[in-house]
Amino acid sequence: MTYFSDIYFDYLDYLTHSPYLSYLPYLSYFFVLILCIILPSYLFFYDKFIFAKKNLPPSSLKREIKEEDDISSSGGFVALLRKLHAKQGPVVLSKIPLENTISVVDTAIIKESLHNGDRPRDLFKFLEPIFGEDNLQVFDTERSQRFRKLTGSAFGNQRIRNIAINLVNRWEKIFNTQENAIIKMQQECGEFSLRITAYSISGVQLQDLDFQKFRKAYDAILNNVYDRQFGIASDDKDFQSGFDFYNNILNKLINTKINSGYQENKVKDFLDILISENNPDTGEPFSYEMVRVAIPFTLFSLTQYPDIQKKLHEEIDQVLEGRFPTFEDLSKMNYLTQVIKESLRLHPPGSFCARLFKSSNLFKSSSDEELSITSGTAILYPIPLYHENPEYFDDPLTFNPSRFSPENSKKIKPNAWCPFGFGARLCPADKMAMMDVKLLISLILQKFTVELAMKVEDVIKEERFVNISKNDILVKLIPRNM
Ligand code: HEM
Repeated sequence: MTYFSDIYFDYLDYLTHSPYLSYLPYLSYFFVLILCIILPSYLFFYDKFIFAKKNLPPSSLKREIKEEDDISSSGGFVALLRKLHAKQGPVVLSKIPLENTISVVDTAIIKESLHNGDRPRDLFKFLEPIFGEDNLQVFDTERSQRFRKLTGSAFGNQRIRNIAINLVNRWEKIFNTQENAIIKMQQECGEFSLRITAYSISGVQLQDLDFQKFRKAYDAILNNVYDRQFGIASDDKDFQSGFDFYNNILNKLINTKINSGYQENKVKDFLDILISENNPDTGEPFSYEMVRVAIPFTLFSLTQYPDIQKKLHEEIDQVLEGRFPTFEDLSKMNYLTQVIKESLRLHPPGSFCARLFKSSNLFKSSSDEELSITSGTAILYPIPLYHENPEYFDDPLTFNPSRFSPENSKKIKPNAWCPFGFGARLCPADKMAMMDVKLLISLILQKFTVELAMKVEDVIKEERFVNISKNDILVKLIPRNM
């Protein structure tokens, strides 16, 4: 019988007698050592301990971005992350959009991130053409905290009630006089949220604004720069004219404000603070997009669940007794709060939050594994994937407002519901935004029953800077005979 060792030693003998290759036996010993001992034990221990420690499935570390993982063909960046998380679990190593990025769907990691207020500057580069390099999005933790303290008072409940009442009165006239009238809800709510945002951040009413033109300019610039960052083809022919128009509006707001006289001791609004800080460019004028999206999707959900709409009608009628809502009334509408929270869960306007980790960290995941973060890592937290996760919400794709009833909401894991982000950079206007949405929805439902005026299949979400409905949301407002 021939043994491997015999062949091996014959081979060694041959090598040692070769005048040129006499050094090779030592090398060959070395190879044998690697092949037979070091490599198997390395693979064994690496799989068992090193990967487990990082909580990353081995395939994700080794994965290359393939063509089918392309953002455009997936239907957007979060759509691509959805695909990757489905394959790879709670942690996805992604080279996009930045080299050192991971995407995480795990509330334990959000908990570890609560105090971190740093955002990856490169991820928000697309905003630079509009807001300059030094904008609020990329302020570091310390600076953003200082800024938030200053602006905190500006995000109170402003006098937006009249803007909402005027809008609903206008719709009432339309539906009383025109048969087959239809409202493009996204477009109309865009106007509403632009007006209230401009008013609440600056106290200025934009009476003479050409809204259609503003929208076009807005879409051309923000979506364009966002799409380009994520490699989605975008037409930039309207970019410059849109940009000029947009800046014009912003300057008009600022000038109106300055001309109306800055008063040192009056309660300051957002723009007062920006102006007194001498840096008006750092604002967040696009935040209106969020409200614009939240209201139509809530109405859309109500058109699909008539029982829920009925229950809401009852609550609104009972609280309002026929008068227009005040902010005190709104705070009594608990079922409405549940409906809006559920709508923000299923249709969050924002796509993801992001934090930059400037130093190395070892985090504990929900499954008690360790996730090691090297300094300079950006973590993305894709909001819709938290909301769709069956570990956080039973039967996640069903619209069920009672998840947020006082007793059920105790069962929801902290931060699993995160439409306004979390921690140090939580949306500073979260309470005000909830009130704005409640105000308009309660005014609409006080007067109307809402019906969808398009095919459900045509309500298609599109990930742009915020998640909009591609074909708007067309609704019919049927006056309630009270
Ligand atoms: C339904 C409505 C809204 C939603 C869903 C929403 C959501 C968000 C989200 C997800 C963030 C990022 C949070 C994070 O990184 O953790 C954010 C930040 C912010 N939002 Fe909102 N928002 C809404 C309305 C508004 C409104 C009406 C305003 C102002 C008038 C506003 C002002 C801001 C500002 C200034 C920031 C940046 C805060 C910072 O970077 O420190 N938001 N919002």
